[in-house]
Amino acid sequence: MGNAVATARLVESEKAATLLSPPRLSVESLHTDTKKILFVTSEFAELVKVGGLGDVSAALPRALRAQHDIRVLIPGYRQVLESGNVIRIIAQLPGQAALPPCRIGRMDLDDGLIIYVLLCPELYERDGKPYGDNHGRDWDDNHIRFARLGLAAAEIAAGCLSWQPELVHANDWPAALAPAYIAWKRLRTPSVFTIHNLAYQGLCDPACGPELALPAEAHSPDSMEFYGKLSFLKAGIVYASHITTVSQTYAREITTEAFGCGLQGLLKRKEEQGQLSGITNGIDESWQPKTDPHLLQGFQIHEWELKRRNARHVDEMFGLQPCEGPLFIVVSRLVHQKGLDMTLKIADSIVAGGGRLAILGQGEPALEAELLALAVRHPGHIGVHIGFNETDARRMFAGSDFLLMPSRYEPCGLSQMYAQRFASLPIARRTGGLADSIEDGVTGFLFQHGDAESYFEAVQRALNVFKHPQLLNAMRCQAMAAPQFWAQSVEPYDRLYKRLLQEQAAVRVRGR
Ligand SMILES: Nc1ncnc2c1ncn2[C@@H]1O[C@H](COP(=O)(O)OP(=O)(O)O[C@H]2O[C@H](CO)[C@@H](O)[C@H](O)[C@H]2O)[C@@H](O)[C@H]1O
Repeated sequence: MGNAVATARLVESEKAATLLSPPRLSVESLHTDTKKILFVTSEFAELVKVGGLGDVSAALPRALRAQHDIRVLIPGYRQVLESGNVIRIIAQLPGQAALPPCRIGRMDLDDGLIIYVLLCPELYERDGKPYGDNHGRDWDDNHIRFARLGLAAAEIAAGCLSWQPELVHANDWPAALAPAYIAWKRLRTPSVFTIHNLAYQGLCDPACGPELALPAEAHSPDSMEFYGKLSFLKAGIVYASHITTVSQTYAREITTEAFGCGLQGLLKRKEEQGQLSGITNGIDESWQPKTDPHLLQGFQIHEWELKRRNARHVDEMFGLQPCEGPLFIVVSRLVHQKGLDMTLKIADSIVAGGGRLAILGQGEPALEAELLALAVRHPGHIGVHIGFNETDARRMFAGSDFLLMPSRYEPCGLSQMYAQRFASLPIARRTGGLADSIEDGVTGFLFQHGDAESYFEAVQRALNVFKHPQLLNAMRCQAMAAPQFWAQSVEPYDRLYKRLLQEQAAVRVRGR
């Protein structure tokens, strides 16, 4: 394995570092109520992205920078090190149990956002993806890799850098041990734990406990024990000061057996204690159909002929026969959650109804194979690309009439909002954030039941609307205006951070 550190332009000397990244005006000096927040994540869109967590991690801290001194902590995967940004080493952390010693590098992005990169070559510098190899197999040592991330966050909270956060915001199971290590170190730093997807839990064998330097209490059902395993996700829920998830409907759903993945009892208690809430994701400012540089043809509201040029491009990309019928798309991780099996069931009827279908995604090999076989059965009408490509995804949102998103559950969902913004109407299951972000018959189409009949009934309604251009265009106008940008949706996070910090200050005063 080559050492990517060389290409990362790591800088150890403070003097050189200052020359490379001149000191910036501190936000603190500009804003009196500014808090120091450490945002811990395993993805960051422009550096490394698997799905929606990457989008949120790149956009939410940037939106919050208007109010706070917020910095991001991310593992030093090869993709991060090879991003071409200068990384300046600012701290060394000792090893603990099987968690190796590591270094923390500071990376200043062009817009001034500060990223702390956790440098530990034996854990993170590999060919492959953040959670597994290029063949879809999870890394065997993920428990060590992400416990190391959580422990580093706690060490930063304890003051190992000259910058010490007042609050730690951890995301999903890979960062979920941050609140736990903070608690076990008896630190008072409050923490927020955001669940982007409850189904990914980060389970490991209890025998791994000593490797992760867990205290004995970790093995108790009141801590991270979960049906004979240790659950990183449960640790985040148990030890964080507050839990958020990414839509209000999903926040309610996860307290029920149908959506709670076995954690519904604990989550219900947290809800009753006022420690669980839903904050709907926004989208970032780059989602502008007129100016998006990825598009071959920008367009705005009412410029439907210009939008159609993007459709022609999608036809070409996917080898579809251009026709007057509607263009349906799927842009998705190909996993059980996303209900692709239902799309497979209704695809023949979409083609019979005069539609064509372009699918971009990657994920479970069996689903990939079934989709490729579907395309072979419908040459010129259905095209499938297996892979991940941001530019193609944006061009598909711009060119399509309808996005198919029959998710079994959906914590928030971003693709439906991106589609709306680019005047493509989502057809989605009434669940989670899809229910919150789509108004049925106004900004998209919703169906209630998780079966192909209910789904196809919504597709038929869409086909009917497509036959009435005035109605279609009216819906497009409503949809384009529907999604909230992050700047409009950060306020609940801001309020939550301040409330938790006030509560912690009050406890301190009482404790004196
Ligand atoms: N093959 C491909 N090529 C290019 N782009 C692709 C792609 N496959 C997916 N994408 C993109 O990846 C992102 C997917 O985000 P979603 O929020 O829709 O789902 P995801 O399940 O990954 O996120 C989880 O976290 C987010 C963030 O909180 C929640 O919204 C969501 O409900 C939850 O499941 C979108 O930006 C989409 O366009």
